[in-house]
Amino acid sequence: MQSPSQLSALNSQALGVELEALRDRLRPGQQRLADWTGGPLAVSAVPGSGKSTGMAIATAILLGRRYQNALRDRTLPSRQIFLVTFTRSAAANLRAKIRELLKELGLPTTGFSVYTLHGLALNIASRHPDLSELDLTRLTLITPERGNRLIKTAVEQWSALHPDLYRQLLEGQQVDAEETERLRRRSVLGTEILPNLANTAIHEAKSSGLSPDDVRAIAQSADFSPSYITEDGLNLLPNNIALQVAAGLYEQYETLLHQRSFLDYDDMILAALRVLQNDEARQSWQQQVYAVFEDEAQDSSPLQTRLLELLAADSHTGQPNLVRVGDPNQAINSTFTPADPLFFREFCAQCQRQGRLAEMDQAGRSTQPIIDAANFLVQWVNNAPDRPLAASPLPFRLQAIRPVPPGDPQTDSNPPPEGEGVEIRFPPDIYRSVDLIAQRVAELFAREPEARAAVLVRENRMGRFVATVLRNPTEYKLGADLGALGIAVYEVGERDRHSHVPGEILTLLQFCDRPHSPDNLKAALRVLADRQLIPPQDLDALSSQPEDFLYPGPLETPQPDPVVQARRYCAGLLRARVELPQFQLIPFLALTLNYDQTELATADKLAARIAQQTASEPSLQFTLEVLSEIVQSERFEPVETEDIDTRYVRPKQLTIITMHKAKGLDWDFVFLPFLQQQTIPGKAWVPPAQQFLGEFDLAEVARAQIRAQVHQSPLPDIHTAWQQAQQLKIAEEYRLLYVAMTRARRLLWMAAERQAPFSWANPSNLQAQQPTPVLNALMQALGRS
Ligand SMILES: Nc1ncnc2c1ncn2[C@@H]1O[C@H](COP(=O)(O)OP(=O)(O)OP(=O)(O)O)[C@@H](O)[C@H]1O
Repeated sequence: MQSPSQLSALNSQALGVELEALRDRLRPGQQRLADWTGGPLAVSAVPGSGKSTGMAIATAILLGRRYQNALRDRTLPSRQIFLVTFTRSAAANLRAKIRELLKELGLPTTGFSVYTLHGLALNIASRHPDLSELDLTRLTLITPERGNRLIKTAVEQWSALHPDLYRQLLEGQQVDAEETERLRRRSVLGTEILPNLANTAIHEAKSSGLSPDDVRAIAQSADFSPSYITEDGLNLLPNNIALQVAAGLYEQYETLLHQRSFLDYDDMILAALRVLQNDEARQSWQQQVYAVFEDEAQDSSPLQTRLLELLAADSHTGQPNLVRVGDPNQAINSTFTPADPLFFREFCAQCQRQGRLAEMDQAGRSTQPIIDAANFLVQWVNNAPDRPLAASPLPFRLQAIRPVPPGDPQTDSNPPPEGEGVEIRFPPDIYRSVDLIAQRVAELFAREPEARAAVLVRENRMGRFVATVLRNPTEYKLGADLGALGIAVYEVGERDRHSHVPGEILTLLQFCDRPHSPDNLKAALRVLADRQLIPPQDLDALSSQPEDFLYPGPLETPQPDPVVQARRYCAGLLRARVELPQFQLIPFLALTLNYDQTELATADKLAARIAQQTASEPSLQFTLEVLSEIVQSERFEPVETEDIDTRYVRPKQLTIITMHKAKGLDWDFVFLPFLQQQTIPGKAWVPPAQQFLGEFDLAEVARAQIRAQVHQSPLPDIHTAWQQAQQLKIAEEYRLLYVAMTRARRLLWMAAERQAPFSWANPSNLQAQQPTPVLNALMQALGRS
């Protein structure tokens, strides 16, 4: 903090008046934050209730009060408020807000630090390299690309080291598979099942503080039935197979990580925890901390929470000075990260018992009909009669959103609705649905050019479809041409896709270099299928015997049409490799991949850079080396700045964005097309190529079993674990819909098309589909039929 002379310039009384005025600007739940004086506090907040705003104002008030005390006591407070949030952009926003408030109060902009969780961990770990064993001059943070390669190597090494377990997996449920089938299974195991298992189980275990030995101990301790063959000749795998394999893969992964001097994100947290286990270091950190405020607390893993609890613990009482703010109903990361909303809910329940739970349930964002629809969703999903596992936790915390009272400081709070506020449509198909959106958007912007609007979709491929149709109004016979009306169509996924260009080109070049490698062939086919250039099909069947696929003999059964299409593409690539000069290869691949204008520009830039770097030795081999280096050195995450967020909410722009990315943002008009039952809640299914193991996904089984251990519940057998995984997915899909619905301020437009694609890899292949069941229920509740 600052010097006593600076302090004396402040007038304590005047400051007190200003702080009171600032407190009056807060809603009741936010005031509980500002009134915090010590100990744990849980704040369970609804969407739009002002979590970040509340946290910023509360921090400024707390700092202000400490200055008042400092003026009175003539002692300078040295401890800081640590604020921890999830993303770098959220941290930047929060820091800016607090600084601005402190300046308004005439206070120095110090006394607090804003971190992301990993930033904080890195800070702690790197200040004590001896304790954390984190030597940043030697270690590098692993990139996703390198991580994938490491997992692949771990899988290969594990398969060679554990022939018995590998054989057991290969045999699956049916021991006597033919040679072709065994080859196909090898391909699926090596490229899908085991890498998925490794990725999921390692992350889940590591962020729960479990080592490979711990995972092995869980596998061995369980009273699990061994593998046996049924009377029908079915081989039933032992219930601990997923954990046994996961423990081995995890061990291999850790060895490789250390050998190559890499560290992953979990290592940073573990390193910081090692520091805080040392009494002296821990006390020294604790003495710097006045309080820890955590935002988005529903997204923290157990290890991250442990770090914050230790840091926030009062060195005398051991009580954590920890304020955790979150919305359990907006937990949308639990199916692909170890974050588990249950932990935060448990924290809320614990705090409630001690009278230390604040509810921020008033929100000014949306118009009343939208609030009603969101509240209806929460009630309906929790009471849905078809929850397969009645004992599993409820998907939502029963917390209703309430509008703010009159006189709330937010300007334009709970605005009047546009039309009825909630519009529900059942268009005949997805093309007609986009047409309806185009017409409604044109009409809305004609009246209100300054408004903000967005289409929120479940996956990027849907967003791409919407953008393509909107940008070609004549071809798709749309009733409105947004471009001609000066309305920008901004597809967010498009920007992210450009970072895929080097990776895709590398994959195709690796195939050109060694086309007979099943892995290279499969990876190239996956790129072609993802870009919808070849029909979706069983890629393992094609890639397990590359020669048969690439050069079918005249006496063999003719290949089916989708296979022929895939083969033609591959043959074209191989011909290009022989016939084209080296420098034309990348532009050719870019055209083959049907890149759009911006992607082509990225590919051209890439080609120019590679040509320059390989000028002395223009061979394919050297090109591959240079390109691999470019791909591997990519940044882990693009640095998201405030600027990016504001690009998503520009006036007179229709933003097309995934529901996940839309979290934290809002628009006046929000369109949610493609609400089919198949997607929301959807059904976790096992791809046919993986069914030789049984009707379950090995990675999800391992995750559910590790979760059970962490929550100290009985370990589920394979089938119960798989059911639990499905339950988790259903709950999360509905929470995602809740996040999407609560982004809307004045109009929430939802549609379930009667004809929609079975797979968005091929949007033109329409079939009859059911709407998500909650939509029908909502129609009834609204008295519309
Ligand atoms: N006390 C307040 N006074 C004035 N405006 C407020 C107040 N609290 C919140 N707001 C306004 O409400 C809106 C929502 O706030 P914020 O983005 O902090 O909500 P949130 O709870 O983080 O939302 P979500 O969880 O849905 O992302 C913002 O525009 C913010 O300025």
